[in-house]
Amino acid sequence: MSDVTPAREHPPLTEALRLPLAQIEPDALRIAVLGAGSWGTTFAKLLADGGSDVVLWARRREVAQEITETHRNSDYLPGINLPPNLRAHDSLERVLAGAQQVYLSVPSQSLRSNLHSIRDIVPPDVPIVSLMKGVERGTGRRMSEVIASELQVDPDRIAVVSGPNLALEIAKRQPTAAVVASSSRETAVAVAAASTNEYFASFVNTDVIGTEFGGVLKNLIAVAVGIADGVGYGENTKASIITRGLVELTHFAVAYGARPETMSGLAGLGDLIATCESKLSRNNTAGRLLGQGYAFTEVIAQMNQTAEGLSSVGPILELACQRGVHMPIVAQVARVLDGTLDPRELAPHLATDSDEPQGE
Ligand SMILES: NC(=O)c1ccc[n+]([C@@H]2O[C@H](COP(=O)([O-])OP(=O)(O)OC[C@H]3O[C@@H](n4cnc5c(N)ncnc54)[C@H](O)[C@@H]3O)[C@@H](O)[C@H]2O)c1
Ligand SMILES: O=P(O)(O)OC[C@H](O)CO
Repeated sequence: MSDVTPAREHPPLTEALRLPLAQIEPDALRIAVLGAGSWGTTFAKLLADGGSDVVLWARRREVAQEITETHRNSDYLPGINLPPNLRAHDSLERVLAGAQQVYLSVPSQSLRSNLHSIRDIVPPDVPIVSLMKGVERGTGRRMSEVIASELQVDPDRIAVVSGPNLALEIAKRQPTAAVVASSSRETAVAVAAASTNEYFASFVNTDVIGTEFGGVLKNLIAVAVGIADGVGYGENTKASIITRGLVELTHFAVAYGARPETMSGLAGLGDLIATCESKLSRNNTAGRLLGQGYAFTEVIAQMNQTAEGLSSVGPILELACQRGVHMPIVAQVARVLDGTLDPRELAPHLATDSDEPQGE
């Protein structure tokens, strides 16, 4: 069966959630994915398409039922058929029991409270994988840092996945690559092996800081590009913002210990291109609405999915200030968000306060 079909009527959902014995290989890896939004569901699908036995946690029972019984998640992946070896449940205990790898894909600002709920039921010694691309407001912590502190696990058990990964394209099996980073190469390899299939390739590295910050910072540049697009500026403006944005995110990440080459890889440049160019990107879309003149509160009201960049602007600027990193594009995004800069004024030529020409 194709992965994409037109919307159809769902059969009536039964009250009791069944977990049918799907076509699962006896030696398949048992994986838990927490968060049944567009990325959690897509990642669960690609893991299942790679042969693993995947159980997805959905907050809402009706979403779990729909996934298990009709192999659809119509709220987040309309038209996409999910494989039979992907099931869902709204009980964290049921989802985590026996899991050999655990993947997390909830909005970044909710991660800590979700970790509180699973602290005592996460299986010991299994890899914990962040699929998220945000930093925590208030602490400025990366998601892997929040996981390490809340679950009290060795950082060698933690991995992060990042790259040019627009969910809907991957759900349609369009060929894509990502990078899995962990301080332990063994953990990265184990996660990458599970996260590779015929249409999705996972590379590995040990630069957790660069891989995570790449995913966070490209969102902010995508908001800036969206603003330029919404205003009506063309390709020169957007290419200038993307290129200067890459400089900005590289300076920031390197100041925090990232390797520069990570920022020109899949988790840096790769994701920057995908997010800044695609209308599927929620960050890009949020920026476009701002550029069209909508106020921040109106943009939030229109977004029904997570645009992490909007929450990350503040903490990233605070972190930049602490290390003396100049982030003119991100600073302009912050000013558009708080209404103190007209979107038409956002431009790469505002990248410096100096009247003197600067080195590129
Ligand atoms: N969608 C993509 O293309 C994509 C790709 C790569 C990474 N990511 C990252 O994945 C993470 C999740 O994004 P998404 O695209 O799945 O978002 P989404 O908005 O599509 O889904 C978010 C999910 O989290 C649930 N949720 C909301 N508040 C919650 C809470 N307090 N506790 C638990 N669950 C809650 C929602 O019900 C929903 O199931 C983000 O950090 C995002 O940057 C997304
Ligand atoms: O839709 P966005 O803007 O959250 O971007 C999705 C992915 O991070 C692209 O890699």
